[in-house]
Amino acid sequence: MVSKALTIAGTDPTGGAGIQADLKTFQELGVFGMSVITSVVSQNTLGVRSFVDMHEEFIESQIDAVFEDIRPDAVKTGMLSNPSAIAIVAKKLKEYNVSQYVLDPVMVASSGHELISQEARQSVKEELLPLATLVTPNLPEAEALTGLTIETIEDMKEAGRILVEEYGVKAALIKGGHYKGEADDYLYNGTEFLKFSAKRFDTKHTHGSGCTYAAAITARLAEGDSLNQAVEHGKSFITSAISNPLEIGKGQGPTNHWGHRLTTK
Ligand SMILES: Nc1ncnc2c1ncn2[C@@H]1O[C@H](COP(=O)(O)OP(=O)(O)O)[C@@H](O)[C@H]1O
Ligand SMILES: Cc1ncc(COP(=O)(O)O)c(N)n1
Repeated sequence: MVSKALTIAGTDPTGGAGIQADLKTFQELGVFGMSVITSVVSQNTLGVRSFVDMHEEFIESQIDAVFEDIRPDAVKTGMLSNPSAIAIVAKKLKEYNVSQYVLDPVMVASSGHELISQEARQSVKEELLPLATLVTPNLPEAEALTGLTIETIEDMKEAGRILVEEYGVKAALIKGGHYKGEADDYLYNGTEFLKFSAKRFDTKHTHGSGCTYAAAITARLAEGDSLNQAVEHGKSFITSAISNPLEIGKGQGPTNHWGHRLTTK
């Protein structure tokens, strides 16, 4: 029986980030992908132009349409721009007893454009963190969620600890893409810190890297991996996607969702 994964997120018409990146990643990892759209975003590799949020009732209707027909084995959320979208997603995750849930707390696109309102940041903390199996903030997102200023590896670990022990998420993966030095990420699972390392590649092709990474972890959780295994697989997928650039787009290009085929050949 094929495993199924659902992404609840915003769109990217150029296919590098958001829903499109998530579905490509699910497909590459052999998992049946499903999607609920929260916001339609006009963006490309040069930046975000504007976006239109789906009404909360329509987000609810899409989630019901999925769950009343095909139950996903794991769920990922990405762009949720406002408190009402967050509230309806939280309500539905509880109603459908979702136990494998990866929360990518998308806040600002790599181009610098805000994808979430200030009020919604508080809702992410209060309503979504307690439901999630894993939260995957980059450094600015970890700072926004915890109030810390993150300058050292110890600060990254402290952010993970706060997210788990004070805000109630089961595990936190603090991503080091925005850190100096190597691209090392730190997972705190409530008992130990695990480091997932990669060499930093000198590339501008990282548009959608956070989405792709979280989607790969979600796909592996849907397949029955433990959390540690899922993150290990996800890290290897995103590293291959960054290290085999496609050289498309006039700005910060997309990661390569076929990259793992080249790396594992
Ligand atoms: N230049 C790079 N070389 C290798 N890995 C990278 C690079 N930039 C980001 N990564 C990795 O890609 C993943 C996404 O990271 P990050 O950039 O922090 O997230 P986001 O896309 O949400 O801002 C992380 O595993 C990070 O370590
Ligand atoms: C719809 C949507 N969701 C998320 C991102 C963030 O992308 P990145 O992973 O590059 O920060 C994006 N640009 N668009």
